[in-house]
Amino acid sequence: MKIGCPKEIKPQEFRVGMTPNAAQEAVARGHEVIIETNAGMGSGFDNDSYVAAGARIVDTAEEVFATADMIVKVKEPQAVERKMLREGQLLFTYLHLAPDPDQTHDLLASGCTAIAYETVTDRNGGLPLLAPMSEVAGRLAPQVGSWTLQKANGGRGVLMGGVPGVGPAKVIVIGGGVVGTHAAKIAAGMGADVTVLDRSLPRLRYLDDVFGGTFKSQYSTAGATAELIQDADMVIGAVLIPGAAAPKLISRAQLSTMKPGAVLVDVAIDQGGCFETSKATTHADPIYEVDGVMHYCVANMPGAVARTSTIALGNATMPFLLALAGKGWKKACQDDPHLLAGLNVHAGQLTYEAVGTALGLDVVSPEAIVNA
Ligand SMILES: NC(=O)C1=CN([C@@H]2O[C@H](COP(=O)(O)OP(=O)(O)OC[C@H]3O[C@@H](n4cnc5c(N)ncnc54)[C@H](O)[C@@H]3O)[C@@H](O)[C@H]2O)C=CC1
Ligand SMILES: CC(=O)C(=O)O
Ligand SMILES: [Mg+2]
Repeated sequence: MKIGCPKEIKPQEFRVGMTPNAAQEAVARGHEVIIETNAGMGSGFDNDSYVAAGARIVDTAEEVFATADMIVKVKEPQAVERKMLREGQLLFTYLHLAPDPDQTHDLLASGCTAIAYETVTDRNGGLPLLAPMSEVAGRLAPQVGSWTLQKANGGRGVLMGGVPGVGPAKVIVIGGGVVGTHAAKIAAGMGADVTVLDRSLPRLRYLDDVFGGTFKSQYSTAGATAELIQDADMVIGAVLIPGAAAPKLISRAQLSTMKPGAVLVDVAIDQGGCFETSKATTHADPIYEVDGVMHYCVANMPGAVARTSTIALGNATMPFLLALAGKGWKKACQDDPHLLAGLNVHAGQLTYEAVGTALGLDVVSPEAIVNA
């Protein structure tokens, strides 16, 4: 198969879809790998490292899209990239379609087959291609949140760990999955007083067993959230209903109950955000204020630590990428229901239920498509 990897073009996105190691594994299995020039530079991989792996460097994204049977990326295709997708072409990347009708429409119109990293599953009920970036974004959240808390950035001027004689910052993490657990660990490590909310009791039991002495856990209800945010210096939004638009858990009216200069970090922004006042921002201009409360809502947080993120993502995507290239998408999805769970779009049809629900579009079952 011809596997193509363009340079990411989302603002300040320095990750790349394939590492030289992934390219080498694909080439060793007889595939042709085509990399856009300088695609890996932001992650510290120069053209020579791809050439040494057996890949071919081309000058433009147009050449990559025109040549490849499968496009491997990191971020959802931008409008100009969507125009280059064609019928029968396979796209393997993050999509986050539920909050993005324009992208959904363009992917359907292109006739391509699109497998979304964020809805591929594993046998433990996890999301193995979301998890590495959730680990990164979770660990970054208290770091960017504490920067936002600084007075010069609009925050309350509270130090995470406090100092002897002055108490620590109060951090609320809503959602105790991968992002939430990593965020809570780091915030607690910085010395903050941390409470994690989740609505899954098994998850709360796990968190209490493993981290009981490090941070507190509480069952997530509207009432508990309303009470806790009044006293919070920082609230980290880390909920997910896979594939679906994020539920709104803090309303605009509730901002007036919070402390002036408190910080909301909405990691769930890539699924539309879990605070009513969240709107996606970029690394170039990451924060804004609403009713005295600071918001950080960058939808591609891991791009800030591109080298770590590219390698972590590549470790997770590589086996799936090799299966898709080796067997073709249909056989690979027939053989692996967890990969099939990633199928969001095929030949003008939407194949992911939660996206159809969010956007009011008809959905065809992925099983019907692979078994046709
Ligand atoms: N902004 C960015 O750069 C990045 C964003 N993300 C996003 O972060 C979000 C979280 O991802 P993961 O932690 O991997 O998901 P996960 O599935 O591991 O965890 C989500 C947790 O939210 C909980 N939850 C659902 N509804 C809830 C509610 N109403 N109250 C409290 N908890 C609730 C679930 O029980 C689950 O434990 C996703 O939207 C993901 O796409 C992930 C990586 C990077
Ligand atoms: C998960 C995701 O969208 C990201 O890493 O940018
Ligand atoms: Mg994202």
